[in-house]
Amino acid sequence: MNVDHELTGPDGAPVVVLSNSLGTDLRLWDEQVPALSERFRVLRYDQRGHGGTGTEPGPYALDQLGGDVLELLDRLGIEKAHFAGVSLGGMTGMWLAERAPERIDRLALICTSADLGSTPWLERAAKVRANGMAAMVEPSLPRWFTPAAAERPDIRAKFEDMIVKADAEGYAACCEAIAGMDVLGGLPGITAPTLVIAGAEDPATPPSHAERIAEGVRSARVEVLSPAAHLANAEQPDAVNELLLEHFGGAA
Ligand SMILES: O=C(O)CC1=CCC(=O)O1
Repeated sequence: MNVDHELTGPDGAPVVVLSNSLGTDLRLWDEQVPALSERFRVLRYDQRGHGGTGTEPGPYALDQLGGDVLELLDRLGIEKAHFAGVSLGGMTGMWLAERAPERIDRLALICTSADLGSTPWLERAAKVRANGMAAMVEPSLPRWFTPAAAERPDIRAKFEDMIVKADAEGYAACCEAIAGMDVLGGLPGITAPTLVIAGAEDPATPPSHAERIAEGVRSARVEVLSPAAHLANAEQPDAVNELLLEHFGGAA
């Protein structure tokens, strides 16, 4: 898979990988890159089927989403990196920290879950294959942002554009990866120091899902931000940047 990506920040600095959620792309991290790239080499990329990364017919599994990251790290000659992921990106991060612990230094899991069930995701996959991405705009924005943020024209325009630019088959196949994910049992095996961030108003992965991850991962700590829904890093960029810099060791 030819994974679309962007590298920012000083050559030779520790690397932070940023992984996007379902229906978004690497622009999800626009508010993090300036702050993180002062101290880190920031590698943000598009999950398969999203942004500029191509699509293979689904279903996908986390093995493929995690495998894409390992292949990208190999291609770029990066042995080990910090990793932050939002939602599907966080699921990818848990898979990597469980299956390739030697490649992941510190882990940040934002608005994610280790178990979201399967039926709703298989239904969503069928719906998007039938109706296309434009039909995903109106249901997605109220999950992603609290009402005040969802009304901001800049937020609306940018995230609507990400949704419609995602590939319907790629999005559906990623829904199937969520339906089939199997990371819950492996959480006790994660040794990377782990920060779990939740949005207090997140209807998709509420704070109880962050607590469940923290019960499994020995070294985890949870921070709950408010007001913030599912895309807490876009709604509360300053708070998330401060937490990430502190966690990855780049705080001033
Ligand atoms: O339903 C949504 O759009 C929220 C979500 C679940 C997994 C993910 O990456 O985003």
